[in-house]
Amino acid sequence: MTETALSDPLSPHELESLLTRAHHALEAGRPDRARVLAQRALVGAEACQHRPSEAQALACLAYCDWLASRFRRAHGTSQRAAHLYQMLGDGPGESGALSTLACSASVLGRHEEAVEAALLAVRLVEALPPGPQRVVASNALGQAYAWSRSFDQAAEAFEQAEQLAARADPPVSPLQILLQRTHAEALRLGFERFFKGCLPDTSRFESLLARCVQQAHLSGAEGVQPGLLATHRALLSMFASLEACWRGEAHLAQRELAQARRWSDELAGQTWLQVLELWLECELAWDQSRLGHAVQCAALMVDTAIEVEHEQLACVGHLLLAQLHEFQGDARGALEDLKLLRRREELIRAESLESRSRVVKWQIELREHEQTLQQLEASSQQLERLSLEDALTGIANRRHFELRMSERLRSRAHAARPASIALIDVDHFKQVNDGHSHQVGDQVLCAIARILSSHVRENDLPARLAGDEFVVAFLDSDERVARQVCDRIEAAVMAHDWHSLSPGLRVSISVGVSQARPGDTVAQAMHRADAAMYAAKQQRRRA
Ligand SMILES: Nc1nc2c(ncn2[C@@H]2O[C@H](COP(=O)(O)OP(=O)(O)OP(=O)(O)O)[C@@H](O)[C@H]2O)c(=O)[nH]1
Repeated sequence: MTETALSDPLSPHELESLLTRAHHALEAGRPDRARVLAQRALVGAEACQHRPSEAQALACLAYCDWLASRFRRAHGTSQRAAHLYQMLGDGPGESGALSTLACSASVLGRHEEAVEAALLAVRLVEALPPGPQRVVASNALGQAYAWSRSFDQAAEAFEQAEQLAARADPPVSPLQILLQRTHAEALRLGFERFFKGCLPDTSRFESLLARCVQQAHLSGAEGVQPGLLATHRALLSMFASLEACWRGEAHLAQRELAQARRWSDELAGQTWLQVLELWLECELAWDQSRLGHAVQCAALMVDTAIEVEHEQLACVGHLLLAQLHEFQGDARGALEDLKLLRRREELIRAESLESRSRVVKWQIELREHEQTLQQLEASSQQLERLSLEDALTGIANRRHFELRMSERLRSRAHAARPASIALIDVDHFKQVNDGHSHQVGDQVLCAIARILSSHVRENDLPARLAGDEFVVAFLDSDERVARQVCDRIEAAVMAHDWHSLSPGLRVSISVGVSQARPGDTVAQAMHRADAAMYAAKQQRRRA
Protein backbone atom coordinates (compact mmCIF):
# COMPACT_ATOMS: atom_id res chain seq x y z
CA MET A 1 0.00 0.00 0.00
CA THR A 2 1.29 3.46 -0.81
CA GLU A 3 1.54 6.15 1.85
CA THR A 4 -1.79 7.91 2.17
CA ALA A 5 -2.09 11.62 2.77
CA LEU A 6 -3.77 12.58 6.03
CA SER A 7 -6.74 14.23 4.36
CA ASP A 8 -7.55 11.34 1.99
CA PRO A 9 -10.63 9.39 2.90
CA LEU A 10 -9.64 5.82 3.75
CA SER A 11 -11.59 2.67 3.05
CA PRO A 12 -12.12 0.13 5.86
CA HIS A 13 -9.58 -2.08 4.08
CA GLU A 14 -6.97 0.69 4.09
CA LEU A 15 -7.66 1.39 7.76
CA GLU A 16 -7.16 -2.27 8.57
CA SER A 17 -3.94 -2.33 6.59
CA LEU A 18 -2.60 0.75 8.45
CA LEU A 19 -3.41 -0.86 11.80
CA THR A 20 -1.73 -4.12 10.79
CA ARG A 21 1.37 -2.19 9.78
CA ALA A 22 1.30 -0.34 13.09
CA HIS A 23 1.19 -3.68 14.88
CA HIS A 24 4.14 -4.97 12.86
CA ALA A 25 6.10 -1.81 13.69
CA LEU A 26 5.41 -2.46 17.37
CA GLU A 27 6.63 -6.02 17.06
CA ALA A 28 9.77 -4.74 15.36
CA GLY A 29 10.39 -2.54 18.42
CA ARG A 30 9.50 0.70 16.64
CA PRO A 31 6.73 2.31 18.70
CA ASP A 32 7.47 5.71 17.14
CA ARG A 33 6.69 4.36 13.66
CA ALA A 34 3.68 2.45 15.02
CA ARG A 35 2.41 5.69 16.54
CA VAL A 36 2.57 7.54 13.20
CA LEU A 37 0.62 4.76 11.47
CA ALA A 38 -1.96 4.45 14.25
CA GLN A 39 -2.42 8.24 14.30
CA ARG A 40 -3.11 8.17 10.58
CA ALA A 41 -5.58 5.32 11.04
CA LEU A 42 -7.28 7.31 13.80
CA VAL A 43 -7.72 10.40 11.59
CA GLY A 44 -9.03 8.20 8.76
CA ALA A 45 -11.41 6.28 11.04
CA GLU A 46 -12.76 9.50 12.57
CA ALA A 47 -13.29 11.01 9.12
CA CYS A 48 -15.43 8.11 7.95
CA GLN A 49 -16.82 7.42 11.43
CA HIS A 50 -15.62 3.83 11.32
CA ARG A 51 -15.88 3.25 15.07
CA PRO A 52 -14.20 -0.20 15.31
CA SER A 53 -11.07 1.12 13.53
CA GLU A 54 -11.18 4.25 15.68
CA ALA A 55 -11.18 2.11 18.84
CA GLN A 56 -8.32 -0.05 17.53
CA ALA A 57 -6.28 3.00 16.53
CA LEU A 58 -6.80 4.58 19.97
CA ALA A 59 -5.85 1.33 21.74
CA CYS A 60 -2.71 1.07 19.60
CA LEU A 61 -1.78 4.71 20.27
CA ALA A 62 -2.28 4.20 23.99
CA TYR A 63 -0.03 1.16 23.94
CA CYS A 64 2.66 3.05 21.97
CA ASP A 65 2.53 5.87 24.54
CA TRP A 66 2.74 3.38 27.38
CA LEU A 67 5.84 1.81 25.77
CA ALA A 68 7.40 5.25 25.31
CA SER A 69 6.75 6.21 28.97
CA ARG A 70 4.11 8.79 28.06
CA PHE A 71 1.87 7.51 30.80
CA ARG A 72 -0.58 10.42 31.08
CA ARG A 73 -1.30 10.36 27.37
CA ALA A 74 -1.51 6.54 27.44
CA HIS A 75 -3.98 6.84 30.30
CA GLY A 76 -6.28 9.30 28.49
CA THR A 77 -6.13 7.51 25.15
CA SER A 78 -6.69 4.03 26.59
CA GLN A 79 -9.67 5.43 28.49
CA ARG A 80 -11.15 6.74 25.23
CA ALA A 81 -10.45 3.40 23.53
CA ALA A 82 -12.08 1.45 26.38
CA HIS A 83 -15.18 3.68 26.26
CA LEU A 84 -15.49 3.25 22.52
CA TYR A 85 -15.10 -0.52 22.75
CA GLN A 86 -17.71 -0.52 25.51
CA MET A 87 -20.13 1.33 23.23
CA LEU A 88 -19.41 -1.14 20.45
CA GLY A 89 -19.97 -4.07 22.82
CA ASP A 90 -16.48 -5.44 22.03
CA GLY A 91 -15.47 -7.10 25.33
CA PRO A 92 -12.00 -8.39 24.32
CA GLY A 93 -11.14 -5.02 22.74
CA GLU A 94 -12.28 -3.23 25.88
CA SER A 95 -10.27 -5.62 28.03
CA GLY A 96 -7.07 -4.87 26.08
CA ALA A 97 -7.60 -1.12 26.36
CA LEU A 98 -8.41 -1.44 30.08
CA SER A 99 -5.19 -3.39 30.65
CA THR A 100 -3.19 -0.50 29.18
CA LEU A 101 -5.31 1.89 31.25
CA ALA A 102 -4.63 -0.13 34.42
CA CYS A 103 -0.87 -0.22 33.80
CA SER A 104 -0.74 3.51 33.08
CA ALA A 105 -2.94 4.38 36.06
CA SER A 106 -0.69 2.23 38.31
CA VAL A 107 2.43 4.07 37.25
CA LEU A 108 0.63 7.39 37.78
CA GLY A 109 -0.25 6.29 41.33
CA ARG A 110 -4.01 6.08 40.69
CA HIS A 111 -4.36 2.78 42.49
CA GLU A 112 -8.11 2.38 42.88
CA GLU A 113 -8.66 3.24 39.25
CA ALA A 114 -5.89 0.87 38.16
CA VAL A 115 -7.26 -2.05 40.17
CA GLU A 116 -10.84 -1.38 39.02
CA ALA A 117 -9.80 -1.20 35.37
CA ALA A 118 -7.72 -4.39 35.63
CA LEU A 119 -10.47 -6.30 37.45
CA LEU A 120 -12.88 -5.33 34.71
CA ALA A 121 -10.33 -6.28 32.05
CA VAL A 122 -10.00 -9.75 33.62
CA ARG A 123 -13.76 -10.13 33.90
CA LEU A 124 -14.43 -9.15 30.29
CA VAL A 125 -12.33 -11.98 28.87
CA GLU A 126 -12.84 -14.69 31.47
CA ALA A 127 -15.21 -16.58 29.16
CA LEU A 128 -12.48 -16.85 26.49
CA PRO A 129 -10.12 -19.85 26.39
CA PRO A 130 -6.72 -19.22 28.03
CA GLY A 131 -4.64 -17.06 25.69
CA PRO A 132 -2.69 -13.79 25.42
CA GLN A 133 -5.70 -11.56 26.13
CA ARG A 134 -6.41 -13.22 29.47
CA VAL A 135 -2.72 -13.33 30.35
CA VAL A 136 -2.34 -9.60 29.66
CA ALA A 137 -5.41 -8.75 31.78
CA SER A 138 -4.30 -10.85 34.79
CA ASN A 139 -0.78 -9.51 34.49
CA ALA A 140 -2.15 -5.95 34.51
CA LEU A 141 -4.09 -6.81 37.66
CA GLY A 142 -0.92 -8.13 39.30
CA GLN A 143 0.87 -4.94 38.36
CA ALA A 144 -1.97 -2.75 39.66
CA TYR A 145 -1.95 -4.56 43.01
CA ALA A 146 1.85 -4.50 43.23
CA TRP A 147 2.08 -0.74 42.71
CA SER A 148 -0.69 -0.23 45.25
CA ARG A 149 1.51 -2.28 47.60
CA SER A 150 -1.06 -5.07 47.99
CA PHE A 151 1.64 -7.64 47.43
CA ASP A 152 -0.34 -10.75 48.39
CA GLN A 153 -3.12 -9.95 45.95
CA ALA A 154 -0.49 -9.12 43.35
CA ALA A 155 1.09 -12.55 43.84
CA GLU A 156 -2.31 -14.19 43.35
CA ALA A 157 -3.00 -12.29 40.13
CA PHE A 158 0.49 -13.02 38.76
CA GLU A 159 0.01 -16.69 39.66
CA GLN A 160 -3.25 -16.69 37.73
CA ALA A 161 -1.53 -15.03 34.74
CA GLU A 162 1.21 -17.68 34.78
CA GLN A 163 -1.33 -20.51 34.86
CA LEU A 164 -3.21 -18.98 31.96
CA ALA A 165 0.04 -18.64 30.02
CA ALA A 166 0.85 -22.32 30.63
CA ARG A 167 -2.66 -23.47 29.62
CA ALA A 168 -2.81 -21.32 26.47
CA ASP A 169 -2.77 -23.10 23.16
CA PRO A 170 -0.19 -22.39 21.77
CA PRO A 171 1.53 -21.74 25.14
CA VAL A 172 2.48 -18.19 25.96
CA SER A 173 5.88 -17.33 27.41
CA PRO A 174 5.50 -16.26 31.07
CA LEU A 175 8.63 -14.08 30.95
CA GLN A 176 6.72 -10.79 30.95
CA ILE A 177 4.81 -11.90 34.05
CA LEU A 178 7.92 -13.20 35.78
CA LEU A 179 9.74 -9.91 35.18
CA GLN A 180 6.77 -8.01 36.62
CA ARG A 181 6.79 -10.31 39.65
CA THR A 182 10.52 -9.78 40.12
CA HIS A 183 10.02 -6.04 39.82
CA ALA A 184 7.17 -6.16 42.35
CA GLU A 185 9.37 -8.15 44.75
CA ALA A 186 12.20 -5.58 44.40
CA LEU A 187 9.70 -2.87 45.27
CA ARG A 188 8.41 -4.82 48.26
CA LEU A 189 11.95 -5.28 49.54
CA GLY A 190 12.65 -1.57 49.04
CA PHE A 191 9.59 -0.57 51.08
CA GLU A 192 10.31 -3.16 53.79
CA ARG A 193 13.85 -1.84 54.10
CA PHE A 194 12.45 1.67 54.55
CA PHE A 195 10.17 0.61 57.40
CA LYS A 196 12.53 -1.91 59.09
CA GLY A 197 15.77 -0.07 58.56
CA CYS A 198 17.54 -3.08 57.03
CA LEU A 199 17.18 -5.19 53.92
CA PRO A 200 14.90 -8.21 54.52
CA ASP A 201 15.42 -11.72 53.14
CA THR A 202 16.00 -11.48 49.38
CA SER A 203 15.64 -15.19 48.57
CA ARG A 204 12.23 -14.80 46.87
CA PHE A 205 13.67 -12.06 44.63
CA GLU A 206 16.60 -14.34 43.77
CA SER A 207 14.45 -17.33 42.91
CA LEU A 208 12.13 -15.19 40.75
CA LEU A 209 15.14 -13.78 38.93
CA ALA A 210 16.50 -17.31 38.39
CA ARG A 211 13.16 -18.26 36.80
CA CYS A 212 13.31 -15.18 34.55
CA VAL A 213 16.79 -16.10 33.35
CA GLN A 214 15.79 -19.70 32.76
CA GLN A 215 12.68 -18.64 30.83
CA ALA A 216 14.64 -16.18 28.69
CA HIS A 217 17.03 -19.01 27.78
CA LEU A 218 14.10 -21.25 26.93
CA SER A 219 11.93 -18.99 24.87
CA GLY A 220 13.80 -15.72 24.32
CA ALA A 221 13.08 -12.34 25.84
CA GLU A 222 9.91 -11.48 23.88
CA GLY A 223 6.80 -10.50 25.83
CA VAL A 224 3.15 -11.52 25.57
CA GLN A 225 2.64 -8.02 24.20
CA PRO A 226 4.68 -6.65 21.28
CA GLY A 227 7.68 -4.32 21.41
CA LEU A 228 9.10 -5.41 24.77
CA LEU A 229 12.26 -7.22 23.69
CA ALA A 230 14.78 -4.48 24.57
CA THR A 231 12.87 -3.61 27.76
CA HIS A 232 12.96 -7.21 28.91
CA ARG A 233 16.66 -7.59 28.15
CA ALA A 234 17.38 -4.39 30.05
CA LEU A 235 15.26 -5.55 33.01
CA LEU A 236 17.01 -8.93 33.13
CA SER A 237 20.38 -7.19 33.40
CA MET A 238 19.07 -4.63 35.89
CA PHE A 239 17.63 -7.21 38.24
CA ALA A 240 20.84 -9.24 37.95
CA SER A 241 22.73 -6.08 38.85
CA LEU A 242 20.45 -5.44 41.86
CA GLU A 243 20.90 -9.01 43.06
CA ALA A 244 24.69 -8.74 42.75
CA CYS A 245 24.61 -5.39 44.56
CA TRP A 246 22.55 -6.76 47.47
CA ARG A 247 24.94 -9.71 47.64
CA GLY A 248 27.82 -7.25 47.83
CA GLU A 249 29.30 -8.16 44.43
CA ALA A 250 29.83 -4.60 43.27
CA HIS A 251 31.94 -5.46 40.25
CA LEU A 252 29.36 -7.83 38.79
CA ALA A 253 26.60 -5.36 39.61
CA GLN A 254 28.43 -2.61 37.66
CA ARG A 255 28.88 -4.91 34.68
CA GLU A 256 25.21 -5.89 34.59
CA LEU A 257 24.18 -2.26 34.96
CA ALA A 258 26.36 -1.29 31.99
CA GLN A 259 24.72 -4.08 30.00
CA ALA A 260 21.27 -2.91 31.03
CA ARG A 261 22.13 0.59 29.80
CA ARG A 262 23.14 -0.77 26.40
CA TRP A 263 19.73 -2.46 26.06
CA SER A 264 17.70 0.50 27.22
CA ASP A 265 19.65 2.80 24.88
CA GLU A 266 18.07 0.83 22.03
CA LEU A 267 14.77 2.43 22.93
CA ALA A 268 14.10 5.87 21.49
CA GLY A 269 13.94 8.73 24.00
CA GLN A 270 13.97 8.70 27.74
CA THR A 271 11.96 5.95 29.46
CA TRP A 272 11.28 4.70 32.96
CA LEU A 273 14.17 2.24 32.48
CA GLN A 274 16.58 5.15 32.95
CA VAL A 275 14.90 5.83 36.31
CA LEU A 276 15.47 2.22 37.34
CA GLU A 277 19.10 2.56 36.28
CA LEU A 278 19.49 5.58 38.54
CA TRP A 279 17.91 3.59 41.39
CA LEU A 280 20.50 0.89 40.80
CA GLU A 281 23.34 3.38 40.65
CA CYS A 282 22.10 4.81 43.94
CA GLU A 283 21.99 1.33 45.50
CA LEU A 284 25.51 0.61 44.29
CA ALA A 285 26.89 3.90 45.61
CA TRP A 286 25.12 3.31 48.95
CA ASP A 287 26.56 -0.19 49.12
CA GLN A 288 30.02 1.26 48.59
CA SER A 289 29.33 3.98 51.15
CA ARG A 290 29.59 6.69 48.50
CA LEU A 291 26.69 8.44 50.14
CA GLY A 292 27.08 11.80 48.37
CA HIS A 293 26.81 10.11 44.99
CA ALA A 294 23.92 7.95 46.22
CA VAL A 295 21.99 11.11 47.22
CA GLN A 296 22.76 12.68 43.83
CA CYS A 297 21.46 9.58 42.04
CA ALA A 298 18.28 9.44 44.14
CA ALA A 299 17.62 13.15 43.51
CA LEU A 300 18.17 12.65 39.78
CA MET A 301 15.94 9.59 39.98
CA VAL A 302 13.08 11.76 41.30
CA ASP A 303 13.56 14.38 38.54
CA THR A 304 13.82 11.79 35.77
CA ALA A 305 10.81 9.87 37.08
CA ILE A 306 8.75 13.07 37.02
CA GLU A 307 9.98 13.76 33.48
CA VAL A 308 8.91 10.31 32.24
CA GLU A 309 5.67 10.58 34.23
CA HIS A 310 6.49 7.64 36.49
CA GLU A 311 4.96 8.96 39.68
CA GLN A 312 5.58 5.72 41.55
CA LEU A 313 9.32 5.70 40.93
CA ALA A 314 9.41 9.38 41.91
CA CYS A 315 7.92 8.33 45.27
CA VAL A 316 10.50 5.54 45.58
CA GLY A 317 13.20 8.15 44.89
CA HIS A 318 11.87 10.37 47.70
CA LEU A 319 11.88 7.38 50.07
CA LEU A 320 15.46 6.56 49.12
CA LEU A 321 16.50 10.15 49.77
CA ALA A 322 14.83 10.09 53.19
CA GLN A 323 16.59 6.83 54.04
CA LEU A 324 19.96 8.11 52.90
CA HIS A 325 19.60 11.30 54.92
CA GLU A 326 18.54 9.28 57.95
CA PHE A 327 21.53 6.97 57.39
CA GLN A 328 23.77 10.04 57.36
CA GLY A 329 22.20 11.21 60.61
CA ASP A 330 20.54 14.16 58.83
CA ALA A 331 17.08 14.06 60.49
CA ARG A 332 16.04 17.46 59.09
CA GLY A 333 16.96 16.37 55.56
CA ALA A 334 15.01 13.13 56.01
CA LEU A 335 11.98 15.06 57.24
CA GLU A 336 12.19 17.41 54.26
CA ASP A 337 12.23 14.39 51.91
CA LEU A 338 9.18 12.91 53.62
CA LYS A 339 7.37 16.24 53.32
CA LEU A 340 8.17 16.30 49.61
CA LEU A 341 6.90 12.74 49.34
CA ARG A 342 3.68 13.74 51.09
CA ARG A 343 3.25 16.68 48.71
CA ARG A 344 3.80 14.38 45.73
CA GLU A 345 1.23 11.94 47.05
CA GLU A 346 -1.26 14.78 47.43
CA LEU A 347 -0.70 15.81 43.81
CA ILE A 348 -1.21 12.23 42.71
CA ARG A 349 -4.43 12.07 44.72
CA ALA A 350 -5.77 15.28 43.15
CA GLU A 351 -4.99 13.98 39.66
CA SER A 352 -6.59 10.67 40.51
CA LEU A 353 -9.82 12.33 41.71
CA GLU A 354 -9.96 14.46 38.58
CA SER A 355 -9.52 11.38 36.43
CA ARG A 356 -12.28 9.55 38.27
CA SER A 357 -14.67 12.46 37.83
CA ARG A 358 -13.96 12.21 34.10
CA VAL A 359 -14.97 8.54 34.27
CA VAL A 360 -18.25 9.47 35.98
CA LYS A 361 -18.89 12.16 33.35
CA TRP A 362 -18.36 9.54 30.67
CA GLN A 363 -20.69 7.08 32.41
CA ILE A 364 -23.40 9.74 32.49
CA GLU A 365 -22.85 10.51 28.80
CA LEU A 366 -23.07 6.80 28.04
CA ARG A 367 -26.34 6.48 29.94
CA GLU A 368 -27.75 9.48 28.08
CA HIS A 369 -26.57 7.95 24.83
CA GLU A 370 -28.31 4.67 25.72
CA GLN A 371 -31.47 6.53 26.70
CA THR A 372 -31.45 8.41 23.38
CA LEU A 373 -30.99 5.10 21.56
CA GLN A 374 -33.92 3.62 23.46
CA GLN A 375 -36.05 6.66 22.70
CA LEU A 376 -35.10 6.47 19.02
CA GLU A 377 -35.93 2.79 19.00
CA ALA A 378 -39.29 3.45 20.66
CA SER A 379 -40.15 6.25 18.25
CA SER A 380 -39.09 4.19 15.24
CA GLN A 381 -41.36 1.38 16.49
CA GLN A 382 -44.10 3.97 16.94
CA LEU A 383 -43.49 5.27 13.40
CA GLU A 384 -43.55 1.74 12.05
CA ARG A 385 -46.83 1.11 13.84
CA LEU A 386 -48.30 4.37 12.58
CA SER A 387 -47.21 3.64 9.03
CA LEU A 388 -49.32 0.45 9.12
CA GLU A 389 -52.37 1.83 10.90
CA ASP A 390 -55.40 3.77 9.67
CA ALA A 391 -55.43 7.02 11.62
CA LEU A 392 -59.23 7.36 11.88
CA THR A 393 -60.36 3.84 12.75
CA GLY A 394 -57.20 2.31 14.26
CA ILE A 395 -57.45 -0.84 12.12
CA ALA A 396 -54.86 -1.75 9.47
CA ASN A 397 -54.39 0.61 6.52
CA ARG A 398 -53.98 -0.16 2.82
CA ARG A 399 -50.19 -0.54 3.11
CA HIS A 400 -50.51 -3.04 5.93
CA PHE A 401 -53.18 -5.00 4.03
CA GLU A 402 -51.08 -5.11 0.84
CA LEU A 403 -47.94 -6.20 2.72
CA ARG A 404 -49.70 -9.04 4.54
CA MET A 405 -51.69 -10.18 1.54
CA SER A 406 -48.77 -10.20 -0.89
CA GLU A 407 -46.65 -12.04 1.68
CA ARG A 408 -49.47 -14.57 2.00
CA LEU A 409 -49.84 -14.97 -1.76
CA ARG A 410 -46.12 -15.48 -2.23
CA SER A 411 -45.85 -18.07 0.55
CA ARG A 412 -45.67 -21.74 -0.36
CA ALA A 413 -48.55 -22.44 2.03
CA HIS A 414 -50.79 -20.72 -0.50
CA ALA A 415 -50.85 -23.79 -2.70
CA ALA A 416 -52.23 -25.94 0.12
CA ARG A 417 -54.61 -23.50 1.77
CA PRO A 418 -56.81 -20.92 0.03
CA ALA A 419 -56.96 -17.22 0.89
CA SER A 420 -59.77 -14.80 0.02
CA ILE A 421 -60.40 -11.08 -0.13
CA ALA A 422 -63.63 -9.29 0.73
CA LEU A 423 -64.04 -5.72 -0.52
CA ILE A 424 -66.60 -3.69 1.44
CA ASP A 425 -68.05 -0.33 0.47
CA VAL A 426 -70.54 1.73 2.48
CA ASP A 427 -73.67 2.46 0.47
CA HIS A 428 -74.45 6.11 -0.22
CA PHE A 429 -71.92 7.27 2.27
CA LYS A 430 -71.85 10.70 0.71
CA GLN A 431 -75.46 11.08 1.86
CA VAL A 432 -74.43 10.17 5.43
CA ASN A 433 -71.91 12.98 5.39
CA ASP A 434 -74.22 15.42 3.71
CA GLY A 435 -77.33 14.55 5.73
CA HIS A 436 -75.82 13.94 9.18
CA SER A 437 -72.50 15.77 9.22
CA HIS A 438 -68.96 14.73 8.49
CA GLN A 439 -68.40 13.86 12.19
CA VAL A 440 -71.25 11.37 12.10
CA GLY A 441 -69.70 10.02 8.88
CA ASP A 442 -66.45 9.49 10.76
CA GLN A 443 -68.26 7.70 13.58
CA VAL A 444 -69.98 5.44 11.06
CA LEU A 445 -66.60 4.49 9.59
CA CYS A 446 -65.25 3.72 13.10
CA ALA A 447 -68.33 1.62 13.94
CA ILE A 448 -67.94 -0.38 10.75
CA ALA A 449 -64.27 -0.96 11.53
CA ARG A 450 -65.31 -2.30 14.96
CA ILE A 451 -67.95 -4.56 13.43
CA LEU A 452 -65.38 -5.95 10.99
CA SER A 453 -62.82 -6.57 13.72
CA SER A 454 -65.32 -8.32 15.96
CA HIS A 455 -66.51 -10.68 13.21
CA VAL A 456 -63.22 -11.97 11.83
CA ARG A 457 -60.77 -14.46 13.31
CA GLU A 458 -57.42 -13.44 14.71
CA ASN A 459 -55.65 -14.60 11.61
CA ASP A 460 -57.79 -12.46 9.27
CA LEU A 461 -56.98 -8.84 8.66
CA PRO A 462 -59.63 -6.14 8.37
CA ALA A 463 -58.33 -2.90 6.88
CA ARG A 464 -59.55 0.46 5.65
CA LEU A 465 -58.45 1.15 2.10
CA ALA A 466 -59.62 4.76 1.83
CA GLY A 467 -62.79 6.84 2.31
CA ASP A 468 -65.69 4.45 2.82
CA GLU A 469 -63.89 1.44 1.36
CA PHE A 470 -62.83 -1.46 3.59
CA VAL A 471 -61.29 -4.82 2.93
CA VAL A 472 -60.88 -8.06 4.85
CA ALA A 473 -57.98 -10.36 4.06
CA PHE A 474 -59.10 -13.88 4.88
CA LEU A 475 -55.69 -15.46 5.05
CA ASP A 476 -56.83 -19.07 5.59
CA SER A 477 -60.36 -19.26 4.15
CA ASP A 478 -61.86 -20.14 0.82
CA GLU A 479 -64.52 -18.02 -0.85
CA ARG A 480 -67.40 -19.96 0.72
CA VAL A 481 -66.23 -19.40 4.30
CA ALA A 482 -65.35 -15.76 3.56
CA ARG A 483 -68.80 -15.21 2.09
CA GLN A 484 -70.45 -16.66 5.22
CA VAL A 485 -68.47 -14.31 7.47
CA CYS A 486 -69.35 -11.37 5.21
CA ASP A 487 -73.04 -12.26 5.37
CA ARG A 488 -72.81 -12.04 9.15
CA ILE A 489 -70.97 -8.71 8.85
CA GLU A 490 -73.67 -7.33 6.49
CA ALA A 491 -76.36 -8.45 8.92
CA ALA A 492 -74.51 -6.89 11.87
CA VAL A 493 -74.24 -3.58 9.99
CA MET A 494 -77.94 -3.67 9.21
CA ALA A 495 -78.80 -4.53 12.85
CA HIS A 496 -76.55 -1.87 14.35
CA ASP A 497 -78.24 0.87 16.35
CA TRP A 498 -77.37 3.70 13.95
CA HIS A 499 -80.34 5.71 15.13
CA SER A 500 -78.68 6.43 18.49
CA LEU A 501 -75.71 7.86 16.62
CA SER A 502 -77.89 10.24 14.63
CA PRO A 503 -81.69 10.08 14.43
CA GLY A 504 -82.86 8.68 11.08
CA LEU A 505 -79.42 7.34 10.18
CA ARG A 506 -79.41 4.11 8.19
CA VAL A 507 -76.26 2.36 7.03
CA SER A 508 -75.71 -0.61 4.76
CA ILE A 509 -72.72 -2.07 2.98
CA SER A 510 -72.03 -3.86 -0.28
CA VAL A 511 -69.54 -6.71 -0.25
CA GLY A 512 -67.63 -8.51 -3.01
CA VAL A 513 -65.67 -11.66 -2.22
CA SER A 514 -62.99 -13.32 -4.29
CA GLN A 515 -60.79 -16.35 -3.60
CA ALA A 516 -57.15 -15.83 -4.62
CA ARG A 517 -55.99 -18.04 -7.45
CA PRO A 518 -52.53 -19.58 -7.74
CA GLY A 519 -50.14 -16.99 -9.16
CA ASP A 520 -52.47 -14.09 -8.32
CA THR A 521 -51.05 -10.74 -7.33
CA VAL A 522 -52.89 -8.70 -4.72
CA ALA A 523 -54.10 -6.34 -7.46
CA GLN A 524 -55.52 -9.21 -9.49
CA ALA A 525 -57.41 -10.72 -6.54
CA MET A 526 -58.63 -7.23 -5.56
CA HIS A 527 -59.82 -6.55 -9.05
CA ARG A 528 -62.16 -9.56 -8.97
CA ALA A 529 -63.41 -8.69 -5.46
CA ASP A 530 -64.07 -5.13 -6.68
CA ALA A 531 -66.08 -6.41 -9.63
CA ALA A 532 -68.10 -8.67 -7.30
CA MET A 533 -68.71 -5.75 -4.93
CA TYR A 534 -69.81 -3.50 -7.80
CA ALA A 535 -72.23 -6.22 -8.96
CA ALA A 536 -73.62 -6.54 -5.40
CA LYS A 537 -74.08 -2.76 -5.20
CA GLN A 538 -75.92 -2.69 -8.54
CA GLN A 539 -78.15 -5.54 -7.39
CA ARG A 540 -78.93 -3.73 -4.13
CA ARG A 541 -79.82 -0.59 -6.10
CA ARG A 542 -82.14 -2.51 -8.38
CA ALA A 543 -83.84 -4.24 -5.46
N1 LIG B 1 -66.79 11.28 7.12
C1 LIG B 1 -65.83 10.92 6.25
N2 LIG B 1 -66.09 10.90 4.95
C2 LIG B 1 -65.16 10.52 4.06
C3 LIG B 1 -63.87 10.13 4.51
N3 LIG B 1 -63.14 9.78 3.42
C4 LIG B 1 -63.96 9.94 2.35
N4 LIG B 1 -65.18 10.39 2.72
C5 LIG B 1 -66.31 10.69 1.94
O1 LIG B 1 -66.94 9.46 1.56
C6 LIG B 1 -67.76 9.71 0.44
C7 LIG B 1 -67.68 8.54 -0.48
O2 LIG B 1 -68.63 8.78 -1.45
P1 LIG B 1 -68.67 8.02 -2.83
O3 LIG B 1 -67.33 7.43 -3.12
O4 LIG B 1 -69.21 9.00 -3.83
O5 LIG B 1 -69.65 6.86 -2.67
P2 LIG B 1 -71.02 6.68 -1.94
O6 LIG B 1 -71.65 8.00 -1.62
O7 LIG B 1 -70.77 5.77 -0.78
O8 LIG B 1 -71.81 5.97 -3.05
P3 LIG B 1 -71.72 4.44 -3.41
O9 LIG B 1 -70.37 3.97 -3.06
O10 LIG B 1 -71.96 4.42 -4.88
O11 LIG B 1 -72.77 3.77 -2.63
C8 LIG B 1 -67.27 11.02 -0.16
O12 LIG B 1 -68.24 12.05 0.04
C9 LIG B 1 -66.04 11.36 0.64
O13 LIG B 1 -65.86 12.77 0.84
C10 LIG B 1 -63.59 10.18 5.88
O14 LIG B 1 -62.52 9.88 6.35
N5 LIG B 1 -64.61 10.56 6.73
